[in-house]
Amino acid sequence: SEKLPPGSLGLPVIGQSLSLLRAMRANTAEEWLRERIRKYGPISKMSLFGKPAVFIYGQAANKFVFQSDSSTIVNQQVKSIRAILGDRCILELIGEDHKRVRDALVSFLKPESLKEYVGKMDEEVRMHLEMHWHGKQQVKVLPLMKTLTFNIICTLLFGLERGPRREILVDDFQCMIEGMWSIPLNLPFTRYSRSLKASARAQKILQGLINEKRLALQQKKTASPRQDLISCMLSIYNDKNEQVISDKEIIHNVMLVMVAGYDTSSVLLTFLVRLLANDPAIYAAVLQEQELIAKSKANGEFLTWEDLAKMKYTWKVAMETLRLFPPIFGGFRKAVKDIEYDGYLIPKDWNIFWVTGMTQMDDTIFPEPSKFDPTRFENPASIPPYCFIPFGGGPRICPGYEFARIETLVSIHYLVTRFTWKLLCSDNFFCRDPMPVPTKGLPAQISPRKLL
Ligand code: HEM
Repeated sequence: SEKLPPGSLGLPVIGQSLSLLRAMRANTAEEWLRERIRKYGPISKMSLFGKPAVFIYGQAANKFVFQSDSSTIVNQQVKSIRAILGDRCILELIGEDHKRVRDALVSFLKPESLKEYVGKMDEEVRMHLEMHWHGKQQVKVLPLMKTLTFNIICTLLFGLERGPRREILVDDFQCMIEGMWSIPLNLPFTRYSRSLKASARAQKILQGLINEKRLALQQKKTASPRQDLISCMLSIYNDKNEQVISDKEIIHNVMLVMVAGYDTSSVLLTFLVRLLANDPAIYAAVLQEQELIAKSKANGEFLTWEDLAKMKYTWKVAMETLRLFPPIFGGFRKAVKDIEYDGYLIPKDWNIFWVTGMTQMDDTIFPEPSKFDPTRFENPASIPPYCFIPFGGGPRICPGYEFARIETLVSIHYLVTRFTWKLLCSDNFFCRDPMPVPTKGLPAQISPRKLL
């Protein structure tokens, strides 16, 4: 115990969870962690969400988290996430199981496959703007971006038609997300218990959807097994003609993909809208790039993969937004054996806690870290490895990167070329819950605009 990192485990079950969650809601969580670093040094122990954890940070720590193999540490989420998303979701899987499920997800999410879906994404974005932006004078950006990314995922990944099932699912997913970072006390009226109930309802709907898709595939009523992620996973068979991804795995991973893909991208889009309203020079440069592309298109013509390749400046702006406001605050791994790290012992079964913003806001890595400067991404090789980590790193790096890139670029294209906006909030505050949420969901006054 002498070699355990400094720090205290706090009260049983609760530990430092409430204190961290409070800091996240006040948007002072990075400061909360820096205070710990000042007090205990770069490695310290605490107890979060019912389990002892060791907090580590810095480039070497990130490399250790993202590159260690499963004989040292494994990806294991805190109890609340595991209970809500299910034990067969990719975040819980290791070794061959992780590879099998990841390969199935990547077979759909890889750029070569997604290229075909740019037009479909374009259609969804335009439909969204037609329904929720055109004819309006005021909008609340965050809830609308959530509606947009939810619908994109439902259409493209799940092949789930608009209607009552989507409506039920959107509420259930939101409720699930709210309980993911919570103290796992399954008592009536706790966030955790509400999330568990929402997860059970969502799983039932998803099983129904899988059954429908399996039938459609058997009756050859599906245009292509690659038409959506669920049909794609149902169509993977091994040499013995057995389904490679079980129904339970499909359900748990569909829930994970929804949670991983819907809130993250909507946060990125919301912060981009906020930035473009606050920074006229960056707005002008993004608009110039997007107008040039818009003018090259015939009326109603969809954007293409080649158009997205021309949106280089816009994507740098998005990367800088992810550096300053990473949607994912951090995550957990579990030590599978006693580990000696930096002179300290991380005991077997303890969690390891990593945080995205710590290196992204380190002034030795990103000079003047609070300054918004997309030119930092002009030469990606100049950014040291494992320091810019909004999508994680190593074998578990986010497989939805390309999907997020396409939906962000397509959405920003139509937003800047078709609207102008002015923010209606009096401050630039946001809380973390656990995703960043700007004050009042970022209300904005909008006006239609024509191509110049
Ligand atoms: C701006 C958008 C996004 C951000 C910032 C983001 C961030 C991340 C991060 C940080 C991780 C790694 C977590 C860890 O190592 O513990 C991750 C994993 C993952 N993300 Fe994303 N993500 C985004 C969009 C998406 C989208 C759109 C999808 C799906 C369509 C997706 C699917 C996944 C999956 C399946 C994993 C787990 C990978 C594995 O464990 O092998 N993400 N994401």
